[in-house]
Amino acid sequence: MASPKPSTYETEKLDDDVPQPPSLSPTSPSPSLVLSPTDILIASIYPLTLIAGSAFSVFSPSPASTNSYFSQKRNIFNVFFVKYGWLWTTFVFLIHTSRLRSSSRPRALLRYAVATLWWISVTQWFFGPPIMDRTFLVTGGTCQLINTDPMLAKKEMGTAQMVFTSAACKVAGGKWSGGHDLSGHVFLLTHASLFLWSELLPILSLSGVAGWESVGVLALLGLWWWMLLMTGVYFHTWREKITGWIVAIVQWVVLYAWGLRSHPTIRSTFGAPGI
Ligand SMILES: CCCCCCCCCCCCCCCC(=O)SCCNC(=O)CCNC(=O)[C@H](O)C(C)(C)COP(=O)(O)OP(=O)(O)OC[C@H]1O[C@@H](n2cnc3c(N)ncnc32)[C@H](O)[C@@H]1OP(=O)(O)O
Repeated sequence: MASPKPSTYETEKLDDDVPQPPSLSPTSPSPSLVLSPTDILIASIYPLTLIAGSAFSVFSPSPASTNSYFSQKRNIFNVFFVKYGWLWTTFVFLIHTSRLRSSSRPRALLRYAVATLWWISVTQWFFGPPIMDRTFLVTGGTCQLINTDPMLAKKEMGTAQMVFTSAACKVAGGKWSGGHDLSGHVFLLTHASLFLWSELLPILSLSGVAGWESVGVLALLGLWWWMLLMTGVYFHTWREKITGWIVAIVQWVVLYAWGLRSHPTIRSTFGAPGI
């Protein structure tokens, strides 16, 4: 019996015969990457956005970084949203999860935990400095003291020499320079977006934009896309954007594009996104 479509605003629990999207068919384990046209579409949004932003900053007639609100680091969208980007991603994901069948929620949270652990590893902590700071340090980066007061500089020099993270360097009043500073914004905005799309698309394909839970996720995806475009226009070198994007797609490729499609053990452990 075909399962009923969830009504627009009720969080009906569908029964177990909800059809899995064809790409998740349980009987075709294969070692290769299994990319559906939808995968290719969502995955290409973000590099194309960065290319468009970078092209605009190179070819635009007006000096881009002078008069736009979004070229300011202190703009509210950056300070209040992106700088707390994983919190907002967590928030809309938990709202999305609330409408899933109770049997689907634990594995949805497990997939979220994996995505969170990748975000933590890259930007917050990885057995010490996070991956993005480790990359910076191994490519010759240091925390440069910019203070000229000899007494204060001497005191901070000791601090600065012990400073191995960009956050601590900022607190110590130093300048984080000299290494390859992969874009944390490109990483977070792309990683969070691919995670949210992967969790939401199976539901959109089954029942459309049903419910305000989907609207919340789509609204955040829209903001993330716009802020990524602004990062592409106003911030970072193209190398920093590329490496930020490469690090951002790792978890999506390993879990969603490969593991859940091609590895039965991974799929049985983490489940398939959907109702
Ligand atoms: C069975 C069930 C199990 C269940 C298991 C459950 C779960 C088990 C797991 C545990 C669960 C934990 C629960 C987590 C719940 C939270 O998430 S709580 C913690 C929330 N924290 C966050 O969300 C923090 C997110 N922020 C970040 O990660 C970092 O700030 C970011 C976003 C990566 C940014 O790093 P960054 O170095 O500033 O970025 P970067 O691109 O290098 O920027 C360079 C400069 O350009 C500026 N810039 C770049 N782009 C832009 C732009 N577009 N506009 C303006 N300025 C820009 C930046 O602002 C920056 O300037 P400064 O601000 O440094 O002066």
